[in-house]
Amino acid sequence: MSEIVRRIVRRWYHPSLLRSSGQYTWSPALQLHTSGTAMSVTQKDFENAMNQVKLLKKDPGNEVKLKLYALYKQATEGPCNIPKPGAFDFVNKAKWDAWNGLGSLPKETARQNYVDLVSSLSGPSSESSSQVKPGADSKQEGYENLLVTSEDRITKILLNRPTKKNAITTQMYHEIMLALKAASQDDSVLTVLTGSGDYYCSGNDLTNFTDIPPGGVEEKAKNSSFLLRDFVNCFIDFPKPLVAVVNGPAVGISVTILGLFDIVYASDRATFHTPFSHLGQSPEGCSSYTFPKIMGSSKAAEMLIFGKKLTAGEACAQGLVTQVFPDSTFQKEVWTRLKAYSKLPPNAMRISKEIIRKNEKEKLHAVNAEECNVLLSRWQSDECMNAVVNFLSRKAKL
Ligand SMILES: CCCC/C=C/CC(=O)SCCNC(=O)CCNC(=O)[C@H](O)C(C)(C)COP(=O)(O)OP(=O)(O)OC[C@H]1O[C@@H](n2cnc3c(N)ncnc32)[C@H](O)[C@@H]1OP(=O)(O)O
Repeated sequence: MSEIVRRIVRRWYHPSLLRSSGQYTWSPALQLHTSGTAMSVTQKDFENAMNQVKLLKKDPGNEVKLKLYALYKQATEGPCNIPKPGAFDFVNKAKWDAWNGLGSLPKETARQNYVDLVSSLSGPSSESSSQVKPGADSKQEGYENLLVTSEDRITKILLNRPTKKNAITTQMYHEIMLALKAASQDDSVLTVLTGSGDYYCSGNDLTNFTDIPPGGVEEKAKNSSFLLRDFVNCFIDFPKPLVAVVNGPAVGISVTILGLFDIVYASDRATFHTPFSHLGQSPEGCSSYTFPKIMGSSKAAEMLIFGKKLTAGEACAQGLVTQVFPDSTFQKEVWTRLKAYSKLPPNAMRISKEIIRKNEKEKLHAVNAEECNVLLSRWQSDECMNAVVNFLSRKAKL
């Protein structure tokens, strides 16, 4: 089966296709202009951000330029409304993909994300810093698919791969672990995980399964099992209040670890989906223990065995989500609330978290180890391989 995966990957990711996509020039089309139509309170910030883009000293790179382009189009025109360019029109296809990848993301959220992204690029020492409001985000460097910023004593870890619905690559697992470690030691008092674009996260990147090492599928499964165990341990042991700001649909591991967060705020556009049986897999993120505890065993079984997708309202009624907000005011309401919470005495919050979680920690570590062990054999099963091949060959989506 691994040979099939290899063949698919060789065909789809042939280097000539990647190379021929060329460089995206820092062209006027990407130097955003100020004819946007958005009219909300953030219009001024949006315009400031557009000006800041022009003042950037350093070319931010193709990936960031595509994100800026997509967010700008979404903020000013709404969802992608132009025909898909031909496969060999690489630059326009990349721009179309980036814009289309934002799906039905509301204009207001796109505007907010655009402002956040530009603010993170500007940094305090850039020429445009005079336009950055005091206390604006300070970006932490070194992450490829995360934007990690700190402001108002809150560290925000933004999954920043919107064109792939924030699917988590192997590298991102490592980056998230690093970001959590840094957040546990910085001077912030709250840590937030959220997503960029229209999705919160589409779970494990299924192409992770195609990167088969010399030791074959078995070695791959072992490596993944260790990685998963370490990743989930970081959430179990995280010492500060941890908040999920679920801005859109959430799938797989991004749902299961929610049971390890202290607060989960969700947009009413969010959905919660754990299609493990469909994928020939089994629950992780300690959900085999936390979900029955949170929602009762029969509701947990409907999600974890039968893959029932919950709406935000249902997830809230079942205790997985703390509160649901209308998407149009989601960011504003949530961040206002979190900024107020961040002013509470940090030691008291930390100690309260510790006492709430303390008695569960040992159990959670044991559950995590067991889930990873079960997955070790699931990932080598034909059921799982078939599901991955079907997704990669575009035969099946959730
Ligand atoms: C090592 C630790 C392992 C831990 C294990 C965890 C288990 C899980 O997390 S299980 C969950 C795995 N996730 C999925 O099965 C989701 C698969 N994706 C989909 O079914 C669909 O993409 C979607 C329902 C999430 C969205 O559909 P929509 O039509 O809106 O958008 P698309 O055109 O499909 O997606 C855009 C783009 O993004 C790529 N993509 C999305 N999700 C994933 C993913 N999980 N892995 C890899 N790639 C993903 C999708 O292929 C598209 O890419 P292209 O534009 O290049 O075609």
